[in-house]
Amino acid sequence: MAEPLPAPDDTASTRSAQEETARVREAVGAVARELEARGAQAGGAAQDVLEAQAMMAEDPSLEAEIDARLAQGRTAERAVFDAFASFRDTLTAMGGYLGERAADLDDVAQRVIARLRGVAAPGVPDPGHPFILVAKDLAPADTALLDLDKVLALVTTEGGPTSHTAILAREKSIVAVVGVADAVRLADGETVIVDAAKGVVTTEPTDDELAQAQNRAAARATAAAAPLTPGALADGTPVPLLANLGKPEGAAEAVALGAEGVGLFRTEFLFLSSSQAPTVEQQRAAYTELLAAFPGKKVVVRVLDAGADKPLAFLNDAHEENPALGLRGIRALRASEDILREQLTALAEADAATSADLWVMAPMVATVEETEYFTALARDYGIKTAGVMIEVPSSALLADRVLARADFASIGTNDLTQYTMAADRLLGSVASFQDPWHPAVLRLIREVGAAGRATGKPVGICGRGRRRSPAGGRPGRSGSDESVDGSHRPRRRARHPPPVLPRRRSRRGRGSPCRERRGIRKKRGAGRGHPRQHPLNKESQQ
Ligand SMILES: C=C(OP(=O)(O)O)C(=O)O
Ligand SMILES: [Mg+2]
Repeated sequence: MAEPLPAPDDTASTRSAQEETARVREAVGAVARELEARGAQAGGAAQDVLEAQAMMAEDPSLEAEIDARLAQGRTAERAVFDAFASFRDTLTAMGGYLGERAADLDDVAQRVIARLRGVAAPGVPDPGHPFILVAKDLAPADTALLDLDKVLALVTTEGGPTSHTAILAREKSIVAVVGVADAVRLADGETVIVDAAKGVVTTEPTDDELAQAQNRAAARATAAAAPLTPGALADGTPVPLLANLGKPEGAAEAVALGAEGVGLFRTEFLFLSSSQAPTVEQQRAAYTELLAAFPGKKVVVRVLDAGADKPLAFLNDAHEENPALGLRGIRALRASEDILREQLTALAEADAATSADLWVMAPMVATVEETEYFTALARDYGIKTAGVMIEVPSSALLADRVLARADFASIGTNDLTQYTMAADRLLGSVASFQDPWHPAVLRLIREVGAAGRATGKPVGICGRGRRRSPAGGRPGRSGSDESVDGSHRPRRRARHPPPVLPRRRSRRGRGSPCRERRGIRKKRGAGRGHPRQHPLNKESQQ
C-alpha cells in the first residue's frame, strides 16, 4: 500500500464553485461505483462493507459539508479533505465500533481525492513475491480483494477487534494480527513469524522457531486437506460439530465444510433489515430453506434476539442508558408477544414441512420463570424441543433449575463473558476483558455442565469466543459448536449505517485467524515507514 496522499493545499480555487461541485460529484460517484464493483467481486461480508463505504461517500450530510466549503472558494480536493476529516473526528469521538469506522472514512476520502487529482488511489503494493503486509491499517476495498497467494499474512499497527480489516480478515481466513503498535518498527525484508492464534509477531526468529512455525503451518494445511470426519476430541470422544449460521444461504457451505447440523441459527437477519416484522409466510420460507438443508440433523434456532447491539425500532424504541441491561432478548419478545408467537408459528410450520430435528431456544433468559414462560409457549405451538440460552450469570448459577424446565441449554459465551466481566462487548477499550477463557466465565460454564449432567439434559456452547486450541480452521477438527460458516459476520444484518447517525452494531465472527491488540515478541529498533513487506514463512491460524 502506498503512502497516503499528501494533504491538498489550502489555497483558494481558481475554478468556479459550480465547476468544483461538478468535479466532486463526478469523483464521488465514480468512487462509490468502484467500491460497489469491488464489493460485488468480493461478495460476502466484504460486499456489505464496501457498499456501506459507497453509501458513506454519497452521504447527503457529507455532501452538504463539502458544498459549504466549496461555496467558501475551497478547491474540490481541499473541500473533500476537510469535510471527511470533520466526519472522521465525529466518529472518532464516538469511540468503540464507530470510532473504528473512521479508518473507512479515510479510505473513501483518499479515493475521492486521488480521483480528483487523476492519480491512482493508494493500494496494496506488489513486490512480485509472497510477502507479509505490514500497514497502519488496510482499506476494506483492499482487504476484500487481497491476493492470498501473494499476501501471506497481515499485520496492522492500528485497528481494533471490530475494524473492518479484522472482520474481513476473519472472513477470508487471512492470517492477521491487528493493532500491533510496535509493528511500525519492522523493516522491509525483515523475517518475522505472524502467529495469529497467539496474536504475536515474532521478530528475529531462530532457525528452530522458523522450523517449528513451518511445521505447524504444514500440519494445518494437511489437516485442512484431510477428508471430513465427524467432530471428535483428540481422545475420540465424539463432539458433533454444528454450524453457526445467520442466514439460510450459509447452509450449503456449512454442509460442504462438514457441519453435522446447526448449533445456532440467529434469526435476526429477517428482522434487522426491515422496518417491520417479517410475515409468518416470509419466516416460514426462510426456516424451511434452512431446515431442508439438514435432513435428519439437529438444527438449533434461536428466536429473535433484539435490543442492545441489535436494536429494532419496531420492537423497542425507548431510549435506554444501558441497552445491554435493558429490554432485550426474551424480555423484548415478551413485551411484544405477538412477534414471538408468529415466529413460533412459522418455525412449527417449517418443522412440519421438513425432516430436520428442530430445537428452538430463547435468548437472554435470566430467570427460571422466563424459562418456564418460553418453554411452555413454544410447546403450545408444537415445538418439540424447547430450550434456553445461558448467557446471563444468573441463569448459569441457576442452571439446574433452568434445565429442570427446559429440554436443553446452549451457553452463549459472548454475552456470558460480557455480563460476567462487566465489559461491553462492543467497546474496544475493554476488549481485553471479553475473554471467555477467564476463570470466572469458566466457572459458570462448569456450573452449567454440571447441571446438564445432573438433569440429563444436553448443554451446548454457541458463543464465538477466542479459541485456544489449534483447530486448524477445519470444522471436523474443532470439537465444538464453533462456526463453520460465519454468515453472522457484518453482513448478518442490514446494510452498514451511514457515518451520520449510525446505529450500533454487534461484532461477531470471532474465533478466527485474526487477533487483536497483540504484541511483538523480541522487539528491535528498526526503521520507520509503512507499510512494509516481509518475505517469509506464514504461521497459520489456530
Ligand atoms: C451466541 C451468542 O449470542 P449473540 O452473540 O448473538 O449475542 C452469545 O452471546 O454468545
Ligand atoms: Mg448473546
